[in-house]
Amino acid sequence: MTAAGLVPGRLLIVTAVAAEAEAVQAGVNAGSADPATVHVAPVGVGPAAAAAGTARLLTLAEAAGVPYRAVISAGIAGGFPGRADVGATVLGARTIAADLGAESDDGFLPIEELGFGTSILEADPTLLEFLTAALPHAVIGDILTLATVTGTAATTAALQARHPAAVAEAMEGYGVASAAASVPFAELRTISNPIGPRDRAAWRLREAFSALTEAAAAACG
Ligand SMILES: O=C(O)c1cccc(C(=O)CC[C@H]2O[C@@H](n3cnc4c(=O)[nH]cnc43)[C@H](O)[C@@H]2O)c1
Repeated sequence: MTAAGLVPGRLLIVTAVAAEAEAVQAGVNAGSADPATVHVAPVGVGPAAAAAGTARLLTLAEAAGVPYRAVISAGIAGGFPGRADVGATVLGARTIAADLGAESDDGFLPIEELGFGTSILEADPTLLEFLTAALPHAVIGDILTLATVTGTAATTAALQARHPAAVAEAMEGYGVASAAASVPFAELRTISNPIGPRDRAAWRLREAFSALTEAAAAACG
């Protein structure tokens, strides 16, 4: 059984940038699933581009009479130190919009407390169960979505305190999940850098892209 075979019909895997899409596509091609049942597409960096791009692809497919049956937000991510190391693969039990809310003298208020909906979107249980079985070494936990890459120790500590089950942060998951509200959704990431004080030289892109290819091959094999 493959992720594409789990859900009859086509599987959509969206990434932020072309390099991530190429890494995922290489894994799909190496897996035993029919590559025609999996569509990999880069839709842009950040939650807004991710939501708009995913919604467009879902709508076009539905209008053409070939709707996608599931959507995976995939790509590289920052890992919380001690929770997900560089090179690790992570699966999101929940995708959380960690900066969607308001600041106050009492701290950050998520949109739940403002009465505007939810900042927490759960992965589809069946899709998550399948991916967990296909990727037995993956770290499972919450994945935060932020429009701004965390770059200080103070923000890292605040996010860790507010989200004790968070293992990673990226910039698109919540946007993809919002667009895929009526379709099974999951988030799959590989860790390129530790979350913390900004050190671009410490990003291990090659390692993360290679882990992404391996994860895609396992999910589609
Ligand atoms: O060099 C930079 O400062 C920089 C800023 C924003 C994006 C990038 C990318 O390389 C975009 C790729 C993609 O990577 C995800 N990502 C990776 N690490 C993190 C992180 O620590 N925090 C948040 N997102 C991260 C993200 O989903 C980007 O779309 C480079």
